[in-house]
Amino acid sequence: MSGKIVIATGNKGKINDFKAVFTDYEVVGIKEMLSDFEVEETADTFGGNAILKAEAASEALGLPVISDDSGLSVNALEGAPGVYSARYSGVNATDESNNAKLLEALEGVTERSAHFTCVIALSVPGEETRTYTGVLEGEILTEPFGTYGFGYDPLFRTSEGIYLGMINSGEKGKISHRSKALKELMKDKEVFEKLTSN
Ligand SMILES: O=c1[nH]c(=O)c2ncn([C@@H]3O[C@H](COP(=O)(O)OP(=O)(O)OP(=O)(O)O)[C@@H](O)[C@H]3O)c2[nH]1
Ligand SMILES: [Mg+2]
Repeated sequence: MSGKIVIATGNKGKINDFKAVFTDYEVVGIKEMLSDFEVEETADTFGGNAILKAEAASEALGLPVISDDSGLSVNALEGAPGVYSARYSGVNATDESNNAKLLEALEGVTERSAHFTCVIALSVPGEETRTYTGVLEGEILTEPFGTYGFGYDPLFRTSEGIYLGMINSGEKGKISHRSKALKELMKDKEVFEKLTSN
């Protein structure tokens, strides 16, 4: 292990995805350090919410932190659920209730193209926050396939024909919106070193 990466997320599925990409680092979710960490996601863009989460965490800890704001945009639904992906079926939404609502919204719809977006924000105390974006194109299936992943993964097939519910986090880490954003972050070598120097 060479350094620790702190991620301002409470989503265990995201943490698994990060671990699959950052195999050489110790990946730590913010709740392990601040058990009551909570940020209201009041922005209307992925980038805006990612910045809110990263800055709140790095301020609280006095350390460099990354965050992830992500979601699914369906063309036939004019980009919904988008930034509301986690809360699509209401305040007490679960992955299951969100998937059920999505299938219902697309009942009888044949044009099912969609994409995932992931914006990673990196906040270093005293510096301007930077963001990195990754997108994964595909379509929404008419029924769930597989049990891997989290969120809408079982309902998503990529444009290359890969079912996200049927691949493990290592395989997902080669192709996902999240890993694309992380690759952009790693290209920013100077700031990436600050993140991993804990
Ligand atoms: O099938 C999926 N595969 C993915 O790879 C993926 N990435 C995001 N999502 C969906 O979008 C929401 C993010 O919302 P979100 O960024 O606010 O995160 P969250 O509230 O779950 O955790 P936090 O990071 O805010 O603590 C998530 O809950 C999921 O519904 C995904 N679904
Ligand atoms: Mg959230």
